[in-house]
Amino acid sequence: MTDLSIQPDLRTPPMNDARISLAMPARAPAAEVAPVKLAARGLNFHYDKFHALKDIHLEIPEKRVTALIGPSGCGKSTLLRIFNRIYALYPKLVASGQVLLDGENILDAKYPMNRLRSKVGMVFQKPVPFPMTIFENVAYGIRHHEKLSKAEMAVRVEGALRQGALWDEVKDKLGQSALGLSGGQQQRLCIARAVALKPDVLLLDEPTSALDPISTSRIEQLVEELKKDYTIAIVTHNMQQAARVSDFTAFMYLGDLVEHGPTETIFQSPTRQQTEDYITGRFG
Ligand SMILES: Nc1ncnc2c1ncn2[C@@H]1O[C@H](COP(=O)(O)OP(=O)(O)OP(=O)(O)O)[C@@H](O)[C@H]1O
Repeated sequence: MTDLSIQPDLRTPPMNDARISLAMPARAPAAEVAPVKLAARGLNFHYDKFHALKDIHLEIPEKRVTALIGPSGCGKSTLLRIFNRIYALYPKLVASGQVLLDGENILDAKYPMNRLRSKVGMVFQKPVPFPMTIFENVAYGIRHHEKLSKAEMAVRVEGALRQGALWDEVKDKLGQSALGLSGGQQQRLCIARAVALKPDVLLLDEPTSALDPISTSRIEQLVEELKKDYTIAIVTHNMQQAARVSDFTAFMYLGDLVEHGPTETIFQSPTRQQTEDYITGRFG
């Protein structure tokens, strides 16, 4: 049986003890596993000559949260970025194998980038609001994909800000610059901006690593809410966060996907020694 107390994440200072016990929320039984939304099959990725992802097979279930964990440099962000083909902007970066979204291979050059952008939204580690009003931050992306009347746009922006758990804080200052919001509010704005396009999949790359504990907790609650509507993959260095927010966890090491399964299993009875060593803080 794995020791459930783990080393705290170094970026989240412990409040009083050097070891923090890992509270596992109740989970749906594994039998209730949802259909696969996104799947990597035999995925390899090279940064020029560097082999960053090695024969990855991973299934991401629909309307569940999958956490990608592993030590720095193991390929978590690379994998996330392949899920929306950001790498395609750089000529020397090559992906092979398949990434199936609803059964279609998004790595296929024929898969339309516009469709991918509207189906897969991404939120980065550092909130990056556009230097424009709060309203325009959300409306901007929608205009690229749809023609809405002024009234329809107002409804859509409000809906997205509500989903981002930000509406109540900004409804009276929609015309003000987004740059005046706090870091936590900016990150929720970025989430609202992503959900405004009504994607199927949300990719969150360490969305709370730049935030204080209260903002972090709000984003975690938000993730719990959002999974009713979206399939979510989240990269995190924070083991407690992975345990709190995810239904499934994938542990990566040096470009390999070492182990993947229900979060409870990965944290309580991992099958691989490397996984156990990582989640108990013995390395990483
Ligand atoms: N643009 C790039 N060019 C060359 N190598 C890169 C590039 N981006 C990442 N790498 C390398 O690919 C490997 C995986 O990087 P990646 O950022 O995916 O890891 P990570 O697990 O997300 O790390 P971290 O937790 O530190 O963010 C690392 O060895 C990294 O140095």
